[in-house]
Amino acid sequence: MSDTNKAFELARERYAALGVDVDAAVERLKTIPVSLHCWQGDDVVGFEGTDNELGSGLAVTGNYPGRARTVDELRRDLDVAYSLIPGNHRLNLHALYGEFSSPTDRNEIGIQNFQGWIDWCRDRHHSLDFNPSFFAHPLASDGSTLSHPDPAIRQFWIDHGIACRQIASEMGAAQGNACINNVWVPDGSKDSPADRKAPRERLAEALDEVFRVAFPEAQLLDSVECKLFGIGSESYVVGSHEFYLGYAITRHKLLCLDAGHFHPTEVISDKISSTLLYVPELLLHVSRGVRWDSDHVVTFNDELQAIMQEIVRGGFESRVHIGLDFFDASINRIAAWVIGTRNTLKALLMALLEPRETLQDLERDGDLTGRLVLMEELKSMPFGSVWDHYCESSGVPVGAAWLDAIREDERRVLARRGNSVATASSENIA
Ligand SMILES: C[C@H](O)[C@H](O)[C@@H](O)C(=O)CO
Ligand SMILES: [Mn+2]
Repeated sequence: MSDTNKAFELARERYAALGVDVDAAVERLKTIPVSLHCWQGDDVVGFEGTDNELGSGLAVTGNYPGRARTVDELRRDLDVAYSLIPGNHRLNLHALYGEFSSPTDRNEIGIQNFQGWIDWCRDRHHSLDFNPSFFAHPLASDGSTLSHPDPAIRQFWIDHGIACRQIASEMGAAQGNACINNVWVPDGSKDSPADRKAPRERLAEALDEVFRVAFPEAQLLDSVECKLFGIGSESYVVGSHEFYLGYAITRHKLLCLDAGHFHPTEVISDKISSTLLYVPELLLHVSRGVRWDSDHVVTFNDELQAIMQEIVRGGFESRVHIGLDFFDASINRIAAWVIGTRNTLKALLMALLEPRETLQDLERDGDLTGRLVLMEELKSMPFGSVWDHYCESSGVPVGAAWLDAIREDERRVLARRGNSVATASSENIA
């Protein structure tokens, strides 16, 4: 018996003594996909072949060699990442990652630009999620899109939103499960606006236009994402939390909670059980703000654990969709995906290994001492042995051994791509 197996058997006994069925927890973990965000692989550049600056408050910092410059490079890098992550996971595409043989503006995109992704995902058993891209475009350069005072600019972005829903619904039909299409717009202002009301009225109206056509929920789920502030929208964001909470409730949309989009002391883990009283489902953008919405790689920190505990303790696994949202160009980009995804799954496993009923019984009985003792003891239970066993039995490296594969890949492939900066380069211009 391997050391991993021996440790697992001991862990299984320890958990069984607490009434936890380790095998059932692992089986549940296998059914929960994480949606990997394509934009970590190339610093949110995409394949439109323009020189448009990212802008809109989004910033990727770092100059690590090996940025994916073509769709083939990005797919290859994703393959490497998925091969180091246990389980079968989704892919979250932004609209600017389509394949364009000729200049195609955002309001003109169609399923033909994403058929290559659909085929690639079908071959690998990944399902797709999608996002309209309301940034990195001349018509977004003044910080306004769907709430723009100019009706022509607003219409351009409405048409982009409509095109994206059509694409997402076709993705959902092709893959046999709903594609989540998440709307985030950067609209806001650097300084205090004189009118906070009109842009919000325009945004609500424009969103209603975008969502006018109904698609089967089995194919498409619409979600909306708020933000507290961004670079250049420090004083006012049109799509605030209150705006989208109200919008999602009244229009029966999914609410997207991004861990970096709230006050630094505010946590999304505490929002899950409240918002799910009123919205049908949630999309999470699991991220890590450091002082601000800095989109750092997700680490195994208290908030990540709390998010996963809330999903499991509430029995919300089928109503909460887990996506990632970070971009770091200061480290190996494939490693960034693997670190963030493995941590997310590890935290989910830890939550699934809790004796949930015992904890909730203690609380209901008023035994708060017992609750605290058990919660603290759980922190040093051997969940790492269960995780290692899950990795081994899934055919992915155990522990930090996956870094060997990353180093070898970097030596063989990424280093040969040369130094890349976190901006568009001439090599990715079609
Ligand atoms: C690429 C963006 O980060 C993403 O679309 C959005 O979800 C966001 O979080 C903007 O801050
Ligand atoms: Mn986000």
